Amino acid sequence: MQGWHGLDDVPEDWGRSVVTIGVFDGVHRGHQQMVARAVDMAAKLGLPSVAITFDPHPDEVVRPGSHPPLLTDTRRRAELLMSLGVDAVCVMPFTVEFSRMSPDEFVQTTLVDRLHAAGVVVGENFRFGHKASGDLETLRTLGEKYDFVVEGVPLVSEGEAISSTRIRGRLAEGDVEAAAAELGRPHRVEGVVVRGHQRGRALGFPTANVESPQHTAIPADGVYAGYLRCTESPSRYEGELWPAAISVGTNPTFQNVARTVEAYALDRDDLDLYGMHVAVDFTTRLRDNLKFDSIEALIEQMHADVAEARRLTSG
Ligand SMILES: Cc1cc2nc3c(=O)[nH]c(=O)nc-3n(C[C@H](O)[C@H](O)[C@H](O)COP(=O)(O)O)c2cc1C
Ligand SMILES: Nc1ncnc2c1ncn2[C@@H]1O[C@H](COP(=O)(O)OP(=O)(O)O)[C@@H](O)[C@H]1O
Repeated sequence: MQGWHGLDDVPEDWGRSVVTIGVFDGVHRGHQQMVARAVDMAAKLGLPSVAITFDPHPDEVVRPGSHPPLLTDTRRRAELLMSLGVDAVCVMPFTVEFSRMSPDEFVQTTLVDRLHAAGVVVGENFRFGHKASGDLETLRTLGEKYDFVVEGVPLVSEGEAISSTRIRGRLAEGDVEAAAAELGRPHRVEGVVVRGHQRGRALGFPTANVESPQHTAIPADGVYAGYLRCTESPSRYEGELWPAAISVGTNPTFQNVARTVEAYALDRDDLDLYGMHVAVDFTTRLRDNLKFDSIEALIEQMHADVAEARRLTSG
């Protein structure tokens, strides 16, 4: 398995290959199907498969100021793509210059000259080149010119096509169950554990406050059940997975200002996660995040949340 940052990382002696192209944010079930088609075509042709993805998200470059909340960062996207069986992931730096290439230039410089594409697999609605002027038909025509076959994969549809945009909408509504169904796994928020107001322990529920990178897709404010794991490596917690009760919001009972994502690992009070990289998986929404009249009332509700989270994550 190989991870390349830009075309300069492609080995000099790289032969012919099957290439699939997309932003792949979330690596959702539609993406998974497409990558499976590429891996399948590569196996039939006896060639390696490559997934091309872009960083930053093309929208940020094409429409400056628009930052779609990201379902996955580049590292996680590459990791998920690799897990689907591609032999290499190539992360292309998406620049203004890159965005101005004509469809023919893009195909020639990227697919033909460096990756020697024998086959190219894209979604049916794939657009590429300056001002998104190229589509599947353009790609097919260029395939004839440069000698590669093109497969357009129909979008996986449930009512509407599964898309990163639709999943972002689910998360913004707090519907983490629907997001998980479309992603094929629970949505994950990752980041480093930072200090909070040091109240959690006193309430009986120490929570790991997760500081995620800018533009991370965070589910709507609320209380959720899910899982917390430490993804720091090496660490004394490697391989452990903790069922968790998760709070997203501004802790209205305490008039906090900043929005936090915090997770309490059920039945543990002995963890020391400060400074460590962790991942929080959201499986079920329990309720809205509320302003309680007393700390006692909040604690009572947290006990109920924890009981519910335990029920949902056991077995
Ligand atoms: C399961 C759970 C449910 C929570 N629900 C609420 C809530 O409804 N309202 C609220 O103000 N804070 C809620 N919180 C957040 C707590 O207020 C917060 O964890 C506590 O103040 C500790 O903050 P600290 O980590 O900054 O010390 C909840 C936390 C957990 C773990
Ligand atoms: N069960 C647990 N779940 C999450 N964090 C825990 C747990 N037990 C201990 N911790 C540790 O305690 C810290 C949270 O304690 P807390 O009193 O809420 O302080 P803070 O306000 O800094 O988050 C976490 O960052 C973690 O290092």
